[in-house]
Amino acid sequence: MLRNSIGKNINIQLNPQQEKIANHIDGPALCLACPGSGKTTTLLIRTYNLIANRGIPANKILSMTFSRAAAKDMESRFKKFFGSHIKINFSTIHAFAYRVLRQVYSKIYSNDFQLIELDGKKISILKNIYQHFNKSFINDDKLEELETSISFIKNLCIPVENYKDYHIKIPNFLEIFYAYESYKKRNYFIDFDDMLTLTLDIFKTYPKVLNYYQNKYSYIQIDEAQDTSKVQHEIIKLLAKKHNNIFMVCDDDQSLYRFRGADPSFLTKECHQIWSNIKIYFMEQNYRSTKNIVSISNKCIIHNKNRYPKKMFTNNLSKRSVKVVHVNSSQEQIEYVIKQIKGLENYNDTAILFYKNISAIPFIDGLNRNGIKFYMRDHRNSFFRNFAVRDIINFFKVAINPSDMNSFYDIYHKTNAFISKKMIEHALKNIKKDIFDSLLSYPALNPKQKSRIRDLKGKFLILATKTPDEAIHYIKNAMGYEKRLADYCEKFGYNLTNIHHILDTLSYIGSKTSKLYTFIDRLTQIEDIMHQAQYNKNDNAITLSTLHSSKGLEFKNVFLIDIIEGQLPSQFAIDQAEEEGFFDDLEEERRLFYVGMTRAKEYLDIITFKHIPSRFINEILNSEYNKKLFVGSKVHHPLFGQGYIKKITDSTITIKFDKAGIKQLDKQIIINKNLLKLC
Ligand SMILES: Nc1ncnc2c1ncn2[C@@H]1O[C@H](COP(=O)(O)OP(=O)(O)OP(=O)(O)O)[C@@H](O)[C@H]1O
Repeated sequence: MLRNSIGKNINIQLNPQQEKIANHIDGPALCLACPGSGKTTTLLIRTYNLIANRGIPANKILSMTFSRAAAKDMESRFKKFFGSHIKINFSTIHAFAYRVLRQVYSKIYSNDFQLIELDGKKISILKNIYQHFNKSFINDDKLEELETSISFIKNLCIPVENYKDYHIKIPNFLEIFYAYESYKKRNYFIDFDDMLTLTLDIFKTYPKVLNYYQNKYSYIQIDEAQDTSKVQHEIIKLLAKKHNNIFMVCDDDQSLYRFRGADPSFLTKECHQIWSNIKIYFMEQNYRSTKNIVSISNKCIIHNKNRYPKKMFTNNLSKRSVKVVHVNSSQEQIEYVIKQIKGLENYNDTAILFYKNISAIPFIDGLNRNGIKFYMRDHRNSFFRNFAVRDIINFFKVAINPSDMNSFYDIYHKTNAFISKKMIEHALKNIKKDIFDSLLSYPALNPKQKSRIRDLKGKFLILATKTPDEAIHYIKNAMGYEKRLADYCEKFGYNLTNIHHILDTLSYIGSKTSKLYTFIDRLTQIEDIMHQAQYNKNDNAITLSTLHSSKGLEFKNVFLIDIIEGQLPSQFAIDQAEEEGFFDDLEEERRLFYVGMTRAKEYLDIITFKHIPSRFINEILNSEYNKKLFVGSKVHHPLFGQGYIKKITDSTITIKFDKAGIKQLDKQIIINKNLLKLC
């Protein structure tokens, strides 16, 4: 029995299904599994079984997964279970493709390749190409969208001409795509996606190369197969074709990279056509979580239509119910989490998980102020590079030092003083006591312009006397920043809601500092603390992680934060679903929520805000709750007909009606007169 042969090394008693899977030796196999069902554990035991009990040389087994972190995790778990003496090849599919290219590219193309991702080369090339075709600057958000769209097309092996069918809305996308591809080709550059497309091309065009790799690896194993894209799947198919020994582990409910071209339907819907005689195994028993967590997670995922039906169960006991905590503000959210954490003995077994990196910022501040150590794998955060953060710092710097022309130069057009470029250029050449005197020395000023500059000077003087959060409020309202912001976002394609979120986060940090200069220092400190946090793993530290990066991990205590309508699900996913009838993004974000919930072993706290709870919370709560009105609820009004709730505040309910458009209704009247009926 396999159980006996591995019993000495690993303290796990496989269940009969797991044992069957670990004993699967030859021929194709697909394990459709639920979270916490021991996918990775079973795959590792199978690997050991192949080597130790079936005499397969370790170097003949190629085990691949999607992310570098998952590959590392597999390797370290294998070593922990079976020792370091067996040298086994765990890698990402990208790393495998890179090895192939390193070996054969120069022989085929008579030149060596370079990675365009190095030194920011890819970004600067894409920016230039975008600017060339669109005659406008590309901001960070749009650049990310462009990169993702290119990646999506290449990973799904779609003819680029069909890009519009995939909701890609980058202007002149086709021209940009061709220009970028041609630049790389001319200069022997490749990017991460090319690693895959080139490897696939080489395997298709050069049978000798393919044959070499087919002989090199007679057993191929894929963990997290739900995240493989079409191009990756094509590579795997060719590689495994000769020996037909492909073993894949997949949970389509944990597929989180649709936006990069991952599509588990290649496996769940087409596996029988692709692999003849494929053996399908199910793993539905969850070993990780309490009954309460398993039950509430099931309530979430059944709302996805596009999935392979599975029913996760557990024999674990029930413990504390999953807590859904409704708070009024960020401040309350942080206070709640910190209070719970302070009662814990060991921090290593606790995680705070969130969708977007920005959610981490107030927590970094709060945890640090409370002396709670934390670990962060994603230590890069675009928050600090965002223009709104830089703007607020520049406003503060000018208030602190009215001669700071460099800082003023970046914000002069974002005030309500209507200062022109000519006036600024004049001021730069005619430095007086302060910026405003320099501006006032411009000869062609009319009385109105003079008065506006004097007024601005007065406002900066007032700004200097304010506390940081008051100052941010003052900049937004009295100094005209809020108004300019809307135009700026419109012109440069930034999402205004995201920028408001950034300003709210800055106000929160501001409320914890007393002077403008201490606020600037604190921001720098927070960034430093965040960078340092990558070295705190297992050092009695809480884990702060995005939901994406939490995949594969497990913790005794999990706090899911900012589970708010508009954030998870994002406004983008909501609009796609409600306005365009396109539910893929909403389903992907529901999977993200599900992955977050299923990371918890014993205690799961889901935190939301009273006035904007996520629809996902509505879905998991019991039917009592479902009778209440939530953002996203479908409703019927006697006058306006069918619609759905877009927003709820203390006094109003905003509803988008199918026929009557958007209406803002009085909440008390609606509720007291029982006017809305849930559909
Ligand atoms: N037969 C078993 N008996 C006891 N514990 C088990 C068994 N199988 C797996 N486990 C435990 O269940 C937990 C989840 O296992 P593992 O991480 O392999 O699951 P997974 O399916 O890869 O999870 P996920 O996809 O959610 O990341 C681990 O703590 C593992 O030790």
